[in-house]
Amino acid sequence: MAVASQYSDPIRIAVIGGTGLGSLAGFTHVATIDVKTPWGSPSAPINVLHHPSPTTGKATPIAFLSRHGTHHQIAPHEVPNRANIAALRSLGVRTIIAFSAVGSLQEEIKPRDFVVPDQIIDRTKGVRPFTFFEGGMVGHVGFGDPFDEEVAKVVRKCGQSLEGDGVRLHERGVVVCMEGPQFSTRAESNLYRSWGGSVINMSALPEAKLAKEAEVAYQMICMSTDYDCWHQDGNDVTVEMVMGNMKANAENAKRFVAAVLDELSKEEYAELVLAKHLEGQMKFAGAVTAPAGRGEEAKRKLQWLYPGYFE
Ligand SMILES: CSC[C@H]1O[C@H](OP(=O)(O)O)[C@H](O)[C@@H]1O
Ligand SMILES: Nc1ncnc2[nH]cnc12
Repeated sequence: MAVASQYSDPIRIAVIGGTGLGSLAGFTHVATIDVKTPWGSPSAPINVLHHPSPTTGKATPIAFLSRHGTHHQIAPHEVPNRANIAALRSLGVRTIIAFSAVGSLQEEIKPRDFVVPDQIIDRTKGVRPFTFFEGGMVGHVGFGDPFDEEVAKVVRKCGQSLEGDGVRLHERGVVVCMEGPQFSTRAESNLYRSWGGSVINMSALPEAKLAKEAEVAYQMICMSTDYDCWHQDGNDVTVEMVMGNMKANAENAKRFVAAVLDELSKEEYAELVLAKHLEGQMKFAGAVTAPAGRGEEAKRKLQWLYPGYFE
């Protein structure tokens, strides 16, 4: 059946799928939207899925975006993060559940375990565009807590309910986000361990920074696929290892994400998914530049992203 190319109601919840999670089964696909933003096109067209709320039965729309593109043709340093986050915000999204395949930096986080991280260490190299505020519009947003603690509580509760049923959960953790696309050296891997890193990936940043600027509550769910290259077992990470573990545990990953969507679709979270606690923060954090000094092009782009903020 052909699906629509537009969706008129605001969509509040999105899933960004990562390596091995290119789609979500068990939902009704109602639209595929090609969004164009002032920062270009997102990684892929955005699929709108309908999910019946477990309490009211009413369909909750979910936006699904594949981070690396429909065919996993976009490398981590090429992901159009600004377009991705801007496109989702423009559809009304205020809560993002982002999925990521990660290497484990700690013995107790075994391959196929899940981690709900609460911190990030930035090891990207400044080659990825990482802010909406530039070119004559200066803005500074707080990033002490890169993830949304209220959304994280819901995610942890869902993970706990699946524990013992194939899911092993680590309720907190520090993600080291490296540049890639090459994996780390052994010296780097050991350094990150000494810094207290729990897991490592190539995609938490600038995704989380841009979500924060876009006033979107953002939480990542990580699935461990390997022990990177620090472990004594000598099995250094390979793409086959990552893909093999993702594939073997895909059902659990999908069940986990579906459980989170079930929960967030409940009436009691209607306020939370609107991220009211973040609404309006950029009006002030992004108003450092006096009107006389504002770049026209930058202002035009930000007016698209935050209608009414910078008139
Ligand atoms: C294919 S291994 C490295 C690749 O896997 C992770 O992707 P994602 O975070 O999108 O699940 C990691 O960040 C790297 O991009
Ligand atoms: N070891 C690793 N390093 C970086 N990103 C990863 N994604 C999955 N495993 C990884």
